[in-house]
Amino acid sequence: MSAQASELLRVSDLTVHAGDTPLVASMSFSVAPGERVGLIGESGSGKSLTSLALTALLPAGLTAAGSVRLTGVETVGASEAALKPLRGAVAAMVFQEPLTALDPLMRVGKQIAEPMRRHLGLRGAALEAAVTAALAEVSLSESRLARAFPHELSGGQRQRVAIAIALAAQPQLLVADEPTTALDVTVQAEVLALLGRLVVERGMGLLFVSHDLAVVSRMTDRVLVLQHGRTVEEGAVLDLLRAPQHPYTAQLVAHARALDTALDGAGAGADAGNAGLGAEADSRSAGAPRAEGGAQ
Ligand SMILES: Nc1ncnc2c1ncn2[C@@H]1O[C@H](COP(=O)(O)OP(=O)(O)OP(=O)(O)O)[C@@H](O)[C@H]1O
Repeated sequence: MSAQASELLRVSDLTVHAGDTPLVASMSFSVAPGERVGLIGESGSGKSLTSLALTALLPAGLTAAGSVRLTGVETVGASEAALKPLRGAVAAMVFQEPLTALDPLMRVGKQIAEPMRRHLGLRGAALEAAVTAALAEVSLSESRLARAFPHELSGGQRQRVAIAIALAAQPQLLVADEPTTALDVTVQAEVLALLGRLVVERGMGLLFVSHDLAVVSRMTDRVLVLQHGRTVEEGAVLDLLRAPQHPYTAQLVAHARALDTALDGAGAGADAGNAGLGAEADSRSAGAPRAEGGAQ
């Protein structure tokens, strides 16, 4: 087995085009098992297309070239039959808007059960118990919730269900694309704390996509900074915060620090994040409170 096959994700020279127009250019990075990597960049920088390309989920009309290997298996140009066992079971996705991931006409318990049945072969009482456990794991332990339809849940509850569905087949890599952007600030903090905990508990690799440096620095250890479809800087979160090399990264750090200071001034300073923007002085995070309460 090659060295590459033991890696969870290796992206080499990935490009995404719409016709002749390049949207993502020469992206290369890897995620090791259990590693947490961030993709950060402004709107339109290519973050979502990069994440969608990993499991060949690009919208019609866009084409990917280069190489993406998931546990050694190439996904660029792969057949649907080859992709099926990878999607959900090796790499699963959580999107910004939970409603896009949920079937409005299906009870949420059934939606969580489906990947468990398909990928894990669970049936009957074992399946029912696994669904209950999956809901409890995302802090949705009220028994009525398994029988609820998505529209009967709050936004925070829906994103928790989407996370439970993504985790249902025990993926090795979770790709979370702006998973809390659509939620209000308190719920956002709770869902981030939940995601962070689950990733660590399960030893999953994480590719966390966001435009928000404060959030990315809290959730990941290593970050790629994207601008106009290209990686302009890559490095450990702390190094990037302390000494950004690229002007765009410096701008992101300055902006996040300004927000941090404003929040501190307003008495809303947060406690220690895993990296924090005031890394050289202290370990504050930029206003992302770490509270994790009950379901919202
Ligand atoms: N289906 C498509 N056809 C043509 N161009 C597209 C398509 N989808 C996205 N693009 C373009 O590709 C570029 C990258 O888009 P992408 O969605 O990856 O950006 P992003 O960094 O995720 O932005 P955001 O944070 O706003 O989601 C943008 O310029 C976008 O307009």
